[in-house]
Amino acid sequence: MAVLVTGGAGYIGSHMVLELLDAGEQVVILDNLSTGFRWAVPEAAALVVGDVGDQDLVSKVIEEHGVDSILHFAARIVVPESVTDPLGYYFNNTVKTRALIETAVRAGIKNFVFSSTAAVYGNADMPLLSEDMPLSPINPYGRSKLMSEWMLQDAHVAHGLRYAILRYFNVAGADPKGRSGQSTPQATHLIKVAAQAALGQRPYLDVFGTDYETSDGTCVRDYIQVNDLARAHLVALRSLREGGDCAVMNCGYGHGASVLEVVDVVKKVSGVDFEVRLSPRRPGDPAQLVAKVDRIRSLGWQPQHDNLMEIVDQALRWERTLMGRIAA
Ligand SMILES: NC(=O)c1ccc[n+]([C@@H]2O[C@H](COP(=O)([O-])OP(=O)(O)OC[C@H]3O[C@@H](n4cnc5c(N)ncnc54)[C@H](O)[C@@H]3O)[C@@H](O)[C@H]2O)c1
Ligand SMILES: O=c1ccn([C@@H]2O[C@H](COP(=O)(O)OP(=O)(O)O[C@H]3O[C@H](CO)[C@@H](O)[C@H](O)[C@H]3O)[C@@H](O)[C@H]2O)c(=O)[nH]1
Repeated sequence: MAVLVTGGAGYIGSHMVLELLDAGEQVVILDNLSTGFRWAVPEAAALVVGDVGDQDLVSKVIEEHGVDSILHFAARIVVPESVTDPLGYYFNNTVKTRALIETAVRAGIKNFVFSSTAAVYGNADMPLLSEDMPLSPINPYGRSKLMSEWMLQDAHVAHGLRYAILRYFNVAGADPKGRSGQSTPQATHLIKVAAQAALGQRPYLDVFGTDYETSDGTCVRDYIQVNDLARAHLVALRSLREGGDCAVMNCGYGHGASVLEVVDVVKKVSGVDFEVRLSPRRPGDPAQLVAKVDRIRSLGWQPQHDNLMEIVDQALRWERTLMGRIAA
C-alpha cells in the first residue's frame, strides 16, 4: 500500500516524505508546486504535479499507486496573506480539502492525516492549550483549517473515513542530514528570518511587539523541530492503521520561548550580533501559544530534537546550503 502525501514538495511535506521513505513506506506526492520545489522530492518518491482539488487526477493517483492513506499538507499558509485574500484561502484550503475528502471517501481511503494549526485556538489566554478548549481562530487561515477539521470529523461519522488531525505549533529547523529545510524565499517565520539576518541575507530583524503580557514583553511560541513533527505523523498513521481511535492532537514540546530568547539563541549559535529593531505589534499575533502534548505522547511519540540551539543550528546550516545553491 502507498501513502499519498499532498504538499510533499513543501517544507514540512518534504520532511514527511523522507521520514516515510526511511520507514520503508511507498510514497506518492501530489503537489502543484505553487510554493513547493521539484528538487525537494527524493528520487524514491513518485511526484505527480497537480492540484488536490482535481478529483479525476486524485482518483487516478489513488488507483494507480494503491493508496490506502492520505497525509494532507497542501495549503496556503501565510496568515497576513489570508487576511487580504480570504476567499483565495478558503478556496485553496477549505474548498479543495472538501473535494479531496470526497475523493477519499469515494475511493475507500482508510486513513486521513490532516495538517491543522495552533491558529485554530486564536487568542486563548491560557498557559497550555489543550485540544478540547473552545476554538476561535482570529484569521481566515485558522478558520480555513478549522472548517477542514469539522469536515473530516463529519465525514468520519457519515462515511467511516478515519482521521488524525494534528495541530502544529511553530515548526522550525531542518533535516539533520541536510536533505531538506525551509526554502521559501520570502518566509516570515521567526527562526528562518533571524537565521537570514545572521547570515547577512537581511539587513536587520524586527521584533514585533514588546508590550505583551509575557515574561519579557515579546510573544511566546512552542517551537517544534520539523523531523520530530514528521515522526508524530508516522505515529498517528500507525495508530490509525492498527485500529486506534480517530483523534485531534497538538504537536509541540509543551514549553515556549519568547521572541527575544529566540533572537539570543540565533546570535549565540551564529556568533553574529545582527541588528534588532524593536517594532510595533504585528496584527493578529496572540501573546502566547504553547501546547499541551499528553495526547500525542500517549501514542508513544518522543521528541528527539527538543533543543532550541540544535533547531537554530539546523536552520542556519540549511540557510547556508540555500546560499550556496544561489551562488553556484
Ligand atoms: N510551517 C508552519 O509553521 C505550520 C504551522 C502549522 C500548520 N502548518 C501546516 O502545514 C502544512 C505544510 O506547511 P509548510 O510550512 O510545509 O508550507 P509550504 O508552503 O512549504 O508547503 C505547502 C505545499 O503545498 C503545495 N500546495 C499548496 N496548495 C496546493 C494545491 N491546491 N494542490 C497541490 N499542492 C498544493 C505547495 O506547492 C507546497 O509544496 C500546511 O497545511 C500548513 O497549514 C504549517
Ligand atoms: O521577523 C519576525 C518574524 C516573527 N516575529 C514574531 O515571532 C513570533 C512567531 O512568528 P512566526 O514565526 O511568523 O509564526 P506564527 O505567526 O506564530 O505562525 C506560525 O505558527 C502557527 C502555529 O502556531 C502556524 O499556524 C503558522 O502557519 C506559522 O506561520 C510572532 O510573535 C511574531 O510576531 C518577529 O518578531 N519578527
